Amino acid sequence: MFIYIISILLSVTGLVAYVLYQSLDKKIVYKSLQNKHVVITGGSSGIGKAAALEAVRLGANVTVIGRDIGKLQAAVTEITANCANKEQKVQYAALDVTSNYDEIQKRFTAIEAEMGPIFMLVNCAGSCICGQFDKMKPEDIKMMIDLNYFGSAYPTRYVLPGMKKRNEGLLVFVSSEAAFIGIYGYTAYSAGKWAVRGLAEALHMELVGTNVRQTLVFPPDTDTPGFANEELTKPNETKLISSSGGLHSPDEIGKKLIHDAMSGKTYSVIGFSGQVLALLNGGLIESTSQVILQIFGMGLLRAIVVSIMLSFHKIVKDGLNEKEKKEKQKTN
Ligand SMILES: NC(=O)C1=CN([C@@H]2O[C@H](COP(=O)(O)OP(=O)(O)OC[C@H]3O[C@@H](n4cnc5c(N)ncnc54)[C@H](OP(=O)(O)O)[C@@H]3O)[C@@H](O)[C@H]2O)C=CC1
Ligand SMILES: CCCCCCCCCCCCCCCC(=O)[C@@H](N)CO
Repeated sequence: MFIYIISILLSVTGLVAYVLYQSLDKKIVYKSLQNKHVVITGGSSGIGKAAALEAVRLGANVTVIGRDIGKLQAAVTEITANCANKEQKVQYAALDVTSNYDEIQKRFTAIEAEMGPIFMLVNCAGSCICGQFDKMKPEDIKMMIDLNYFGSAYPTRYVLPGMKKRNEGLLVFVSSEAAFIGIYGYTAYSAGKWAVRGLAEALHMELVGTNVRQTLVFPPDTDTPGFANEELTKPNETKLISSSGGLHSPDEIGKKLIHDAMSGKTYSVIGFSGQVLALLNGGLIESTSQVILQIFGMGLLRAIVVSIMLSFHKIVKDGLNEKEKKEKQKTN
């Protein structure tokens, strides 16, 4: 009897969610990037470059942003070679996205003067400095927010008024699976990616009623130059835990984020672990089927993830034991 009432209640809740979703949160699908201006911060390497390649294959004009001019020039050559037609334009802008707002505004104004109003902004510039929080350099802790948060917040602040006025546009935020789950060694980094997620999810609600949309991307470990670099200083515990999401190709993530954004997805996640983490953590309403899955599946998913998290705790404890053993051997 009790179970019967509960299922009816849940079904009614699901139905209400469905009706609200259909009437309030209109899905916007953009079918083409032909002649559209796509700006990608961090477009000279890794995931950002892969996204830029996919954007030009779909006919977009692309601006890639980064600091190192050599890397930018090489990327522009590679991206240009992938264009779908001869009229497409590809340019770079050397800009540090951690600059103050006046500089961001000035440079983005010039970027738009060159290639037209920005239709899609992919906030992908970012990096990860790993380590136990008590051992991190204070300036690195700050950098994780300056780059990963402000490096996305300021460019977004610049493009939003134009997008709202034209009533079209796509904003993409490259966060991380580390913004779904707190992991040993990702303290300072997670904070930056969590901040990005907070910005994007709140912004999502500010965009209701407009045709501007945002997509939050949650990549697992991805085989990029940035990843190779972070591996050099990554604690062993972090490597073991982080790798449970697998190692993916930048191509896979870059392509998917472009298509997920165009098809109006609020989250862009990879693989089974990404789906599970999104279901458990996701505040945004992705689709009716997702809401129903959340209503009925939360308990089971939570049980699965708690057991996985406890296995992560074991990795940390084993690491501690290992270190103690080494200490003892040294003193003997
Ligand atoms: N690889 C991974 O495992 C994962 C990565 N991510 C996120 O994906 C994004 C891309 O990462 P990935 O492709 O691995 O990184 P890469 O290091 O390969 O590329 C980073 C890009 O960002 C640019 N960049 C870095 N700092 C700045 C800055 N201050 N101003 C302007 N541009 C800058 C770099 O150019 P330059 O150095 O010349 O400035 C480069 O183009 C990051 O936000 C990262 O946190 C998320 C989850 C997993
Ligand atoms: C059934 C499955 C349940 C869920 C399992 C949980 C798996 C957790 C994996 C977390 C991986 C975090 C990757 C962050 C990568 C990143 O951002 C850095 N490489 C920075 O560049």
